[in-house]
Amino acid sequence: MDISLIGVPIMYGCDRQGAQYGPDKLRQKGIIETIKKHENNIYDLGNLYIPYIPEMDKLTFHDTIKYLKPIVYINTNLAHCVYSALTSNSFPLVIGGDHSLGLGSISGSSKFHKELGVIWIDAHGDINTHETSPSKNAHGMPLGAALGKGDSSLVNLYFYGTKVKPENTFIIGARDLDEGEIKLAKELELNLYTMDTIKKSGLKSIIEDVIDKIKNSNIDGIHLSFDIDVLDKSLVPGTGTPVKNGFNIEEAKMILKSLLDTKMIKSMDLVELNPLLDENDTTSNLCIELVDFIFEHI
Ligand SMILES: NC(=[NH2+])NCCC[C@H](N)C(=O)O
Ligand SMILES: [Mn+2]
Ligand SMILES: [Mn+2]
Repeated sequence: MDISLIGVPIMYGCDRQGAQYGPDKLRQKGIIETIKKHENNIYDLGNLYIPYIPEMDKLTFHDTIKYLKPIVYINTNLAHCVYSALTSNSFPLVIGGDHSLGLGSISGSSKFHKELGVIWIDAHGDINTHETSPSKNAHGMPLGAALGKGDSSLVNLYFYGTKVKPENTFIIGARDLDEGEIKLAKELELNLYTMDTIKKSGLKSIIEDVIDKIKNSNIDGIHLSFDIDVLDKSLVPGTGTPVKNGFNIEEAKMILKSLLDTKMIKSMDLVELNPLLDENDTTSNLCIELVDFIFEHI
């Protein structure tokens, strides 16, 4: 398989230093060699250009979303990179960087597929709008924007209108949702599998349910967005918004393998590694372990 590696060294969406070092850290840790090992052709497209904005200018007049302008600019570029890779029959692997990049990835893959599915594996929902967000950080908004909710410069990024239908959107592992997110998830009838539901029904039956729904839909391609904070707080010191009661590594691998086995996953993000917060490279090593597993099963 051909893989296009796209680095997005962005931290504007989380407003915290360190996430911008994620892509190069993963390269240092051997992400290229790890992917090659599984007989793939990898094209490292390098890192997207991130304009420098002084901290004091994170809000411009009338803005309520921090660093909105560079976020729109970067995500538009990313959308086109993802779209171009897909048109060349290459699998885009987007490495972050904070999760605001999810909007660019989804926009590019949405333009490519007739009916896109999105699987969002995350401790968070990331479906806030500028109105519901407690932090005004854009990494809490990408999936909401892709669903057509929020600021119009995010909603209409890359092309006008909604990028994914609610019935084709699956959130797995959420356990830290804001009030407005819970409300929106209900209103849109999203396929939301919180940690509570997963604990009650069992992970296996939840995954079966997701795959069933996908098989009975018109989805012709899926973007899988993996936020490493879906893993338990104790496993990922190197991430900005860790949450307890998360998945262990075996559970994460089980989810990934089942989803990859459908052969419907056509692009992926791996986000929210913050090397400055990491302890002895635990988190970056874990990312490499997951990448190794993913490309063994893809
Ligand atoms: N991609 C993430 N880690 N998102 C964390 C979002 C946290 C919180 N819900 C917010 O909107 O600010
Ligand atoms: Mn996230
Ligand atoms: Mn998260």
